[in-house]
Amino acid sequence: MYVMKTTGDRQRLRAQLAECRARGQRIAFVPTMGNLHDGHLQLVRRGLELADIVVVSIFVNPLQFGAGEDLDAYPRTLAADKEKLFAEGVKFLYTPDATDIYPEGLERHTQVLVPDLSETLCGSSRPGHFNGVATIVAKLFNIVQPDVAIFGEKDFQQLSIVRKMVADLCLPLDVIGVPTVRDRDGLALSSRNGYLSPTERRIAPLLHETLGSCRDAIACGFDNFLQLESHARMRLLQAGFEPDYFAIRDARTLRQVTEDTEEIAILAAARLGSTRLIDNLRLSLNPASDWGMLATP
Ligand SMILES: Nc1ncnc2c1ncn2[C@@H]1O[C@H](COP(=O)(O)OP(=O)(O)OP(=O)(O)O)[C@@H](O)[C@H]1O
Ligand SMILES: CC(C)(CO)[C@@H](O)C(=O)[O-]
Ligand code: BAL
Repeated sequence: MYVMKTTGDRQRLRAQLAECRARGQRIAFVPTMGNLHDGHLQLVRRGLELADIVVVSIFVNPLQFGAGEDLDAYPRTLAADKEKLFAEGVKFLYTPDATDIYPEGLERHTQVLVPDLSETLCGSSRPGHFNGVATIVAKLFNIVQPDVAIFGEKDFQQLSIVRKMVADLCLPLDVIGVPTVRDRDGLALSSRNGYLSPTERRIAPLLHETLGSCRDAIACGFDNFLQLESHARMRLLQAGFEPDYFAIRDARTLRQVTEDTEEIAILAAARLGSTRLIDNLRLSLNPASDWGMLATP
């Protein structure tokens, strides 16, 4: 019978993965913070298409949480997560704790900093967040040494930062993005959706709807982006959100759109009660026309 090997011991994990590598098996890696939903499982399924074995990590990384954020409240559901991963055919689950990863504490640990991309959007609302993400992702990459790592496009800025870090540091792996998995009403699946009250849950899909209206307007040729952004923020405010940002950006640089932009990303983060939701949509610009219509989910 197949067993999913679960360990928090990195030496042990490395030894087991070395055996797989020696057998010529290709390794895909899916880093997570647990409380798994179908979005995470979609990353696992993509990993199984691209490699022989999938390694998942579950670690709620304290270094990427700011003071007063939800580190303590973050849902930890290891038993249910293990069942879901086993059912998908995951072979290895890595579950370190904070002392395994940061034995001398957070302050004394080396950090990885991806400039520019880390400072905008969620980086402005959550200072230091992406240094924490880049540091843990780099460390997990070194522990697992995967051939391919899979990330969700829901966290589009995070995916861009990981790609940049991998390119800049010449890390020997491919980074693959998976389209956002949504509920039937459009709300992007997220562990934090569990914080929403029933009333907030009814309002929450408006974030995706507002991104969609903005994308439709751009696809129809409306190019006053400042007006679109401010209209979207107003719509969210009126519905009870507190927007951190609603921004139309170049999908490659996450800076303002220019005439060289090939793909637009529309990104938003907004609080609904105590829950911070993020989402984004993209639009490829078809060079044959002024504004193309190639939308992503
Ligand atoms: N709805 C989704 N569709 C596709 N990928 C997703 C989705 N939600 C999360 N992911 C991806 O899963 C990986 C792990 O994310 P994480 O464990 O933080 O889950 P989360 O649901 O995004 O939680 P959070 O509420 O903290 O944002 C990331 O690469 C993230 O982009
Ligand atoms: C990539 C990650 C697992 C690093 O802690 C986290 O930021 C997440 O779950 O998106
Ligand atoms: N998926 C994003 C992780 C975080 O918000 O810390």
